Amino acid sequence: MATKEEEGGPSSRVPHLPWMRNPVDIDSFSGCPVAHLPRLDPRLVKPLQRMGIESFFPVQVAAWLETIGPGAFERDICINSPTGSGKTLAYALPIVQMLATRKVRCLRALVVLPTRDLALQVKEVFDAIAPVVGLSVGSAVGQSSIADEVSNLIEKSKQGLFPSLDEEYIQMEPQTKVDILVATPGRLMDHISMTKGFSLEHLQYLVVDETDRMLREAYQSWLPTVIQLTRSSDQNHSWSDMNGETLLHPLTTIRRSGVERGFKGKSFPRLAKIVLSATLTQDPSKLSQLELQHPLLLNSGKKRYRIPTKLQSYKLVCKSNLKPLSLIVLLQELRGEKCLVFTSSVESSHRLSTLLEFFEDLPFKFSEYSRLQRESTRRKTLDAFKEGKIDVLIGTDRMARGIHIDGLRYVINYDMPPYVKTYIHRAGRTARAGESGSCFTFLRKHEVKAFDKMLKKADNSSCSLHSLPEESVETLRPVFSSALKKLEESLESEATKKSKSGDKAPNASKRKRTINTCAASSVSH
Ligand SMILES: Nc1ncnc2c1ncn2[C@@H]1O[C@H](COP(=O)(O)OP(=O)(O)OP(=O)(O)O)[C@@H](O)[C@H]1O
Repeated sequence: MATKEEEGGPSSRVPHLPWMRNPVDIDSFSGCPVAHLPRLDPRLVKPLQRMGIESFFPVQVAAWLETIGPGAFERDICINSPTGSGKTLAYALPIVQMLATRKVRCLRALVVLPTRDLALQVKEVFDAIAPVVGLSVGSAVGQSSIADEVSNLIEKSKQGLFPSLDEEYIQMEPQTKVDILVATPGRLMDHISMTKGFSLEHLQYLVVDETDRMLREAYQSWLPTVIQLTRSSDQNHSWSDMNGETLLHPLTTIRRSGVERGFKGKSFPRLAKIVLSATLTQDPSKLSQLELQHPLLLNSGKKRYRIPTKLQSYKLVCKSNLKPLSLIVLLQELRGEKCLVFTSSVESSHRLSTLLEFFEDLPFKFSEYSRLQRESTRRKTLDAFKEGKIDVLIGTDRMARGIHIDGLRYVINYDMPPYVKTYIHRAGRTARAGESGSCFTFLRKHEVKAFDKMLKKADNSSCSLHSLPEESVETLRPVFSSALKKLEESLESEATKKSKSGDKAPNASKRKRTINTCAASSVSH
């Protein structure tokens, strides 16, 4: 069941946490030309230019001032800034600049994201700027086998090469090949518990991107584990999860105290944290998991959520039985421009894309994008979409978080998003980096009131009505009846094939049931 927090409901209007009530207003900053950013390492200018960055966005300037600038990263930083406002570079640039003077290579910065696609996208940003200052970036996302990942992250043991080296020296050797690691929680936990030489003991920076999503799911307790491993040993004490099970048992890395780590006489560098989202949680119990030190909130807009300035929102009211036809007419209007279509479930995406296949000569190329597909298929589909070989991608909220697709101008909510947060992330795939874009939402008549009320929770959320020419919808009707029949047959045959091949995948029986019962009718819901 949705919490008030997810709904962005009334209880969350005034933040409970005092430090959230007086944020730094990101909107009070202006953009800053790259050449004018104070203290920017000159080596970083060229790679930034190669990335097409001439001027920094407000969120990047605000974060810079709190890290490299006068703020000197004395406080942990929480960023709540709209989709596409440039949050990735807002943390990547200060981290790279701060690590640029490091003498010895060891894992000092860890960025954790909920999905592989997002992690790889963020790694690309680090890859573009880190090597010029001699930093190496790695990923732990499960894209390759664990053995390949280990060999990219960890130096082979020196012991084999130099058998005479004593044990203590070998243990002192920095073993990692990377300074910055971009990871998904599952693979991170694999390396923490199994990879010899993988250590968080020198970690100085922890970034939790898409924080609200990362805190909503436990992901194998990755966060308490990382927090525990990055405490000094004097802070360490016996630690267990809610069931009293010890979580430290298989872990090999224990952070040593400042003295042991060579910071004798000085306090050793604290683990500085940056957490961020376009819909940052205000829930104290969730945020407390991060153990933030004297946190500072950088916030955009007056309300809790903000929709990008150049995003136009439209609603289309239509009867549910005409929804597929109205979608086709809308896509025809968009004339083959890149477009993401969001449905409420993988089943719904599958039915819709299967149905569209039975309409001949559609003037756009479309494809399904679903977690039920193989990872390799999904990657290929996304690449084809990015390259413009596919015009329309039909999928679920899996596509909604963080993914950036150049030139994407249109988003369609085929099914109404359940929460304002969902709307923000879906719609936020367009109108990014100051570009314009449009988001269309199909609604049934009885949904309009709730939708309007939901959008009011965000700044800049005016939404106009968009109508489609009735004749265009009517001309498609004859094809629709036969397409529905073919859809039913196709889904039946899929279900039979799956049951014959003994589909043991999780949810297989539920999927089959849904396909059987919903074949024709629910395409239009
Ligand atoms: N200063 C800049 N000038 C021009 N383009 C930029 C700048 N900073 C970032 N961008 C581009 O803006 C796009 C969006 O950036 P980014 O993915 O970091 O947004 P975001 O705020 O993290 O969005 P989301 O909340 O959806 O994850 C990217 O393509 C990025 O290359």
